[in-house]
Amino acid sequence: MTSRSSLDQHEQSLLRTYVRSEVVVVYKTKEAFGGLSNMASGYPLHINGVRILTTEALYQACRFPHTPEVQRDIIGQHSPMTAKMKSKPHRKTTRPDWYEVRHKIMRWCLRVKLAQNYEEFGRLLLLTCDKSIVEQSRKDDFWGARLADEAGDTLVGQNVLGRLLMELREKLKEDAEGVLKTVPPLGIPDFLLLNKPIERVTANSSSDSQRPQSELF
Ligand SMILES: Nc1nc(O)c(N)c(N[C@@H]2O[C@H](COP(=O)(O)O)[C@@H](O)[C@H]2O)n1
Repeated sequence: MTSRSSLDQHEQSLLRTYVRSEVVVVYKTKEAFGGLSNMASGYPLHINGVRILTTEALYQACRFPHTPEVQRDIIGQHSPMTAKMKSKPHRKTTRPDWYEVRHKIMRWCLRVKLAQNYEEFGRLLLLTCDKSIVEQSRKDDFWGARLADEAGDTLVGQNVLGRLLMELREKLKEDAEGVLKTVPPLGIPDFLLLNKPIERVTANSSSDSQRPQSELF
């Protein structure tokens, strides 16, 4: 059995250290690079014809393929933070393999955000040039990184979200053909939205999705 301290050591070894003044910091959505946050509005998504306002709502909904009523509640929220909060009381019904698949799901969510907001989100990603992108967080050093001390210029965390954004940016730099305007469904079991398998996403998936959500459920 793996001991607690060896698990802690493993987690520690995954931490990265960034100099805040040298990286692109994603912190508040109103700041220059706030559009890179999953909490940013203005990057609508359409999955199976259902409009979803933010990648945060999409990501949180993906926890609950077996409880469509919870998905509906999450994606029905106007505020991304409320969408996240709506997921909290249901965490015990999160898909059982969540910790194995969540980074793949996040990568897919970011691909969808780009495919369906190619000009605007793509422009913002490319504006980061070759810099490290780091989501600053007060609590979460898995998706983001935390200030090592309140006065300091050091961020420490796994920064998985920032690294996925950098990975996507590098793909985008090579995307002369616009391949990233299409996103295949993830090859994981039970990849469902509102009881239906999630289909291929395209840049104009939105064109057939102007019907009210109530007609689509
Ligand atoms: N609570 C909170 N406030 C923010 O302003 C944030 N940017 C985040 N981080 C985002 O939360 C998502 C991960 O959620 P789980 O904790 O895994 O349920 C992810 O989108 C982070 O970027 N959280």
